[in-house]
Amino acid sequence: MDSVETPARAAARAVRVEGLVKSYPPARARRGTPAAPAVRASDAISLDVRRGEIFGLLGPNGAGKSTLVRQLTGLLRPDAGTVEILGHDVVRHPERAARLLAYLGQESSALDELTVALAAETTARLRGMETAAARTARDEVLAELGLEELAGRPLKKLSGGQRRLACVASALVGDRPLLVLDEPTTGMDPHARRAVWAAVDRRRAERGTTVLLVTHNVIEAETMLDRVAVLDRGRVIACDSPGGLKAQVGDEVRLELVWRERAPLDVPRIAALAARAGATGRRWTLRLAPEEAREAVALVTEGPAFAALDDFRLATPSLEDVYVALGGRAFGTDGAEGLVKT
Ligand SMILES: Nc1ncnc2c1ncn2[C@@H]1O[C@H](COP(=O)(O)OP(=O)(O)OP(=O)(O)O)[C@@H](O)[C@H]1O
Repeated sequence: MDSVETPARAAARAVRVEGLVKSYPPARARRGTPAAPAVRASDAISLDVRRGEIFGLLGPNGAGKSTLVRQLTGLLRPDAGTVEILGHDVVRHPERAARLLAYLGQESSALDELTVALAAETTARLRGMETAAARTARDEVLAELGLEELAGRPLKKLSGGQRRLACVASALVGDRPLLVLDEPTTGMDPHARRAVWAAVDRRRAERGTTVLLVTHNVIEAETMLDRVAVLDRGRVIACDSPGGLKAQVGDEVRLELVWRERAPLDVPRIAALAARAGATGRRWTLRLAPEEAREAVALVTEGPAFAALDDFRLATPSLEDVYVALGGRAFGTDGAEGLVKT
């Protein structure tokens, strides 16, 4: 990372994280449960989020994504390191975070007793809006997310996806310059998900809102994110645009084969391919060099292999392939720091 700090660089930045460390203490053994060792959930994390950027945090379960965002929001105190939000030191002044950002965590229990409309209105009021303005903001966001019909229902009586959507509505009112959204679309149907992404994108386009997004959904991430940091075991193992990350996995292509009943393993070259395939039921996924992919396509589109084939698809690498490739490397001993680019 280039360490030369200039006023222009500082002004262009929404979030600065430098050398962030957070460990959870070991848990003592209780009867019937073994002791748990200490966990270093943030292990010297450094990253920048630029103003107006949609920045993603991607990583497997337990990678440290929520721990990181909770430190950014002032809810969790780091053991060491710097967190600046729009120029404010939120390690020293955690109370300032609430004025700078809207945070949608994984739990929503704080709003559960309220109706959808009151949750949005109350949040807008807590963020400093006058009553009339808060009501206008409430109505706008409920219309934007298609929540009008549910406006009078308490959150605790909604389905999981509906409740999540209502929580997104509350996160979006009150015009915070930074949105920190931890898995916002969990449990939502495609229609609701689209509404959320459109609303997020609109705020960025119209108001220059910066968005920090925790997600597992790499397909969604790929279309939404300007840059993404991949976390693993508390460390940033890669940080780049989706395109830049994809370029790092080289020119491999993905070949997906779906067999009618079972793969014709009696064909020796198919049996050889099986050794390189990830298999899920009747579906095989292969990552191959372009020349190998051409040969494999020729092989499966002739003779007995073709007779056994139901469908096939050839695709350039997706962010999901990158994720798998990086994850594989991250479990080795060498880490993947060489991939970090800011
Ligand atoms: N309150 C806690 N006490 C002890 N350990 C914790 C606590 N919260 C999280 N951890 C541990 O810290 C690590 C990081 O957890 P974290 O919740 O930040 O991961 P995550 O990337 O958000 O995971 P997920 O995708 O499952 O939400 C994990 O090993 C987890 O078990």
